[in-house]
Amino acid sequence: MKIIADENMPYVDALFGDLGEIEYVNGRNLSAEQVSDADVLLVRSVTPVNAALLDIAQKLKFVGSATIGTDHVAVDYLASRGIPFSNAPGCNATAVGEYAFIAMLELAQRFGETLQGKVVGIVGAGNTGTAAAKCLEAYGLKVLLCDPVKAEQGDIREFVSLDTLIAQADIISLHVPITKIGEHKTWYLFDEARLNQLRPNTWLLNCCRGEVIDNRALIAFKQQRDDVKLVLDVWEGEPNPMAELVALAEFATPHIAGYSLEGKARGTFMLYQKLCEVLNLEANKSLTSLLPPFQFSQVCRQDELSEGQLLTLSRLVYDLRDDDRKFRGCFATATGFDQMRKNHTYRREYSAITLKSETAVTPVDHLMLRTLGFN
Ligand SMILES: NC(=O)C1=CN([C@@H]2O[C@H](COP(=O)(O)OP(=O)(O)OC[C@H]3O[C@@H](n4cnc5c(N)ncnc54)[C@H](O)[C@@H]3O)[C@@H](O)[C@H]2O)C=CC1
Ligand SMILES: O=C(O)C(=O)[C@H](O)COP(=O)(O)O
Repeated sequence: MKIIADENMPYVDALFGDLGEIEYVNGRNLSAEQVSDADVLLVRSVTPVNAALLDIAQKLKFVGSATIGTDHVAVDYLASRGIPFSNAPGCNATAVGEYAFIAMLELAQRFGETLQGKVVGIVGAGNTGTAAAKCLEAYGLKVLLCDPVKAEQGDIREFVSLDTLIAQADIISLHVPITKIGEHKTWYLFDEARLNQLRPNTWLLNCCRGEVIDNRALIAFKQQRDDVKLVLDVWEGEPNPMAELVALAEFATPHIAGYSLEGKARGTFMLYQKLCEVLNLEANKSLTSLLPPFQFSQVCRQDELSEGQLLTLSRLVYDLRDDDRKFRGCFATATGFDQMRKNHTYRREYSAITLKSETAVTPVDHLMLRTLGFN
């Protein structure tokens, strides 16, 4: 069996090695010729999977995308050919939620503020939005959720309209899929008019898809509104973000909000499980055995935890400043954006750290850290 896999997908050898011969490819430039004799195709978000890529791949038995988003995949086309497809819903939700929370802690420290007392609006209350809300609520912040789709589906959580969210939130974090049609389409959800609604001093974070914000409008807006602070992980026109916008963001990264080792491993593992199901094989590998030990696997403190100390702890699993610095140094070169993504292999999730219970922090902090995801 021939398995074609994106070279940026970790743990493919460990999980798929027994199932067939693996060939690694650059997902962004994948050609129809390269997949013509594939039995299995494993992609990430940068590969458009459509008729042009797959019409001549007549042996294909399975396509998997180790991502949450499916906007790069023509799922109707795959269904019309009877090719089983799976993405990996929720695989990197914790990573995105923690990225957003840690970015907010970083902003607070940079501007000499505290997150305590701030109201955070989450747009899109699915896997990643809920993961972000979990961190924020664990830290005691008030969270407003806007998700008209979930509201219509009968989700029992309390939702507000986008106008209310913008009017009340100090911080807004975007967690929607990119959709171009329908009543709730998200393409340019934040256009010039919507941006002009932002309250003074709003912090706006985008770690879903670049085109949810009109990037040109955002540049023009931000040039007039320095009070608004931006954290941008995703960009219109990836892998070539607009340089003016990078310069205007407080923290800028190359679409890696979901790039924890745990999130990446989960994504590949979910595809492994799905392929085994399709091939009617027993999935006998385990996810936990894939992850390397973490250098700071235990922490103990006895005092009350300040916000600055929480940020210091958070930086053990993810120091956003490093990625921001690297990104600014490389994004403008032809391959800088993708190279940084390819080499991004070091970030962990809070769960990689175990709290030493016998010397625990105060009970309140212990509960907060546990709810944040610490072990
Ligand atoms: N930066 C990164 O590395 C990553 C980015 N993503 C992106 O984030 C997106 C969201 O991921 P998940 O939360 O896991 O997806 P999800 O499907 O679990 O949740 C998305 C939510 O957005 C809601 N929604 C749709 N249209 C909306 C609108 N107009 N207003 C408000 N809510 C709306 C949906 O009802 C759904 O609940 C993915 O589709 C993907 O594009 C996902 C993972 C990593
Ligand atoms: O899961 C998604 O959706 C994402 O946006 C991915 O985390 C992006 O990573 P790649 O698939 O492009 O490596």
